[in-house]
Amino acid sequence: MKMVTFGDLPAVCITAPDGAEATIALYGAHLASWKTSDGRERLFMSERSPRDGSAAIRGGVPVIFPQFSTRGTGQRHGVARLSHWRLVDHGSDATTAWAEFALTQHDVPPALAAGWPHAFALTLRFTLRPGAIDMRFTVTNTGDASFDFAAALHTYYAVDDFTRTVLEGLPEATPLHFGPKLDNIYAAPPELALTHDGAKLRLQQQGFTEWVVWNPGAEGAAALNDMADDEWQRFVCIEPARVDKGALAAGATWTGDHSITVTP
Ligand SMILES: O=P(O)(O)OC[C@H]1O[C@H](O)[C@H](O)[C@@H](O)[C@@H]1O
Repeated sequence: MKMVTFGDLPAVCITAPDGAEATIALYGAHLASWKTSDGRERLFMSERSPRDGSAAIRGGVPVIFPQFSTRGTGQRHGVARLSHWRLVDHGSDATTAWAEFALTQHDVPPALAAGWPHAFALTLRFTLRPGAIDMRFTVTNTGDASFDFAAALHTYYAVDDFTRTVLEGLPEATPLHFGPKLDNIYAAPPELALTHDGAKLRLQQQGFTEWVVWNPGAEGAAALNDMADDEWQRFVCIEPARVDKGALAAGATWTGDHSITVTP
């Protein structure tokens, strides 16, 4: 593990024995880069993304909690991606390397915490395995009353040309070819296959309830000041999500797993 920077933000870089590398900014516990052992970057990062903690990072894997998008009266996509997490564990063994991050309500900027006044503990653990990355997201209710939350790992995949990108495994739309603007929510089959630019990835999830598939299209991207006008063609977002808020009892823990595996 080495400490690096992502723009102005402190970040953690872990390297697996096979040479694969992941860079995670403490701001948002945000996976900013995942390079497999062949040196190929697998995640998209906008060239205009904020990198100073003034706003959410655009690209990589934003962590969504406790609200999805505008589905509620709270902060859009929640407070986790706007808070500075703590590194609580890291290490490596013969084949893997990992880093784990934590966030509680005390780490959330007071103005944001006021909008969702509950006691919680989040962890997010990234594990690099040969040809794969695992993300384990846990939410624990550390208060004495139940609360409702939504969650997602809003993964931006880098593609050379999204019109040549195909997603297989969705119940209602198989295979899904990317074209104009897309913002769909699918009941989650546990596994999807993403094919682009000669690469095939297996996307798996457990504990979440949906896959959200998003690309803003040309007009949507033009309205985003943290994305260059042509960048919308170079990514697809495929997000394991718990879109609607569900209850978590006092003392209980929820776990959501997300794995991305390069397949031959
Ligand atoms: O611009 P953001 O707050 O990062 O949200 C980006 C996108 O996230 C999700 O994919 C939602 O389904 C979209 O409706 C939203 O536009």
